[in-house]
Amino acid sequence: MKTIGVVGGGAWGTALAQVAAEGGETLLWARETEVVESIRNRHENSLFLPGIALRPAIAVTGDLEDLAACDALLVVTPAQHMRSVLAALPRLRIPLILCAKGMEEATTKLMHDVAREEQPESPLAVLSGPTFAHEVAAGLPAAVTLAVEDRPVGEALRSRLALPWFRPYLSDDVVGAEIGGAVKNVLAIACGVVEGRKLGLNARSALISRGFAEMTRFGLARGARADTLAGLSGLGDLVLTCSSTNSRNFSLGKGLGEGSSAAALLADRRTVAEGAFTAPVLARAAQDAGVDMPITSAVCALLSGQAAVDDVVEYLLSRPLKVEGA
Ligand SMILES: NC(=O)c1ccc[n+]([C@@H]2O[C@H](COP(=O)([O-])OP(=O)(O)OC[C@H]3O[C@@H](n4cnc5c(N)ncnc54)[C@H](O)[C@@H]3O)[C@@H](O)[C@H]2O)c1
Ligand SMILES: O=P(O)(O)OC[C@H](O)CO
Repeated sequence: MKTIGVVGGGAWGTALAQVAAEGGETLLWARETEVVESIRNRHENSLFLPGIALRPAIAVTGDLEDLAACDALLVVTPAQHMRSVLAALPRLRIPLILCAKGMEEATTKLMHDVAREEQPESPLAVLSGPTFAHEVAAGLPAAVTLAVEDRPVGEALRSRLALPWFRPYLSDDVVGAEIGGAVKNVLAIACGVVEGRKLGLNARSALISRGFAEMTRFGLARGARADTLAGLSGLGDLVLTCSSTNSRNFSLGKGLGEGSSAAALLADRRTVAEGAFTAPVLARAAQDAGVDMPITSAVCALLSGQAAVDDVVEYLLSRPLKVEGA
């Protein structure tokens, strides 16, 4: 696998291009002309990942057709744009590694279901885990789940992408890897609310734990494996994203907890807080699957402006006392 293409020049696509460029040729497609020019002329993505010197080996293009010559593609476009970007690519037969963390609004589908519909001849993989883009782009150590149904394809992708400081762990649980990444973004908004409302570290830890129970219930109902949900792409990413204002989702929740409206916090932002899109979709999917997800419901009520922070906290704290694990 010589040349890796990267679809999407946001922060995470750019960081993954850094990883791929260490192991060989890398071609990054960016949608914004200013990103293409910034990378081509200054080896920096000044819009989405400023201050990081990019490897000169990263080639950049604004033309999706150029990606057809690559041996595999990392697809790093936000979840709500995944379908349109995959549809705009030429028909491919190379592995697609899906890196977005979310569910499609119109259909409640996961990304690999969307990709299978738009690029039916490509083998699919999911790369997900606890990875802040700026840390990976700077070469700090990280580990991810690389979920691939076809083991030989997975091994080839792993050997092309693995570095001493970037460790992909192989899995065949594509559904589990995706559900962990999608659900943790919604839970991170809830943890941000706890931070913004100054409810304390005990409350945050309780929320992570009960949020993980929620993720597990939903994941198992959708066919995920428990060990995947407890791994890097599930619990690992949940802990990272619920612990730092480096997370866009956690920061969004913190703003809500401090009293700002979701509309004001989301207006005009160029970077993506996937949890804001995933929350209502996840609530619908949970209802369809008959799964109780009270924290997700609470986040939905806050984002839609239907409930105030204090009402949501009251709702969560007044639920019937339960048996743990039941
Ligand atoms: N940033 C991270 O640390 C990180 C880490 C792991 C996974 N992810 C996931 O990667 C995905 C991409 O996030 P990011 O952080 O790279 O994005 P970003 O917030 O840095 O940038 C926004 C991206 O959205 C794209 N975009 C905006 N409108 C679009 C449209 N109409 N069609 C296609 N693309 C459009 C932009 O081109 C840009 O690539 C998300 O699903 C995110 O959850 C991000
Ligand atoms: O900034 P966030 O909240 O999108 O989180 C980034 C990554 O998903 C963390 O693994």
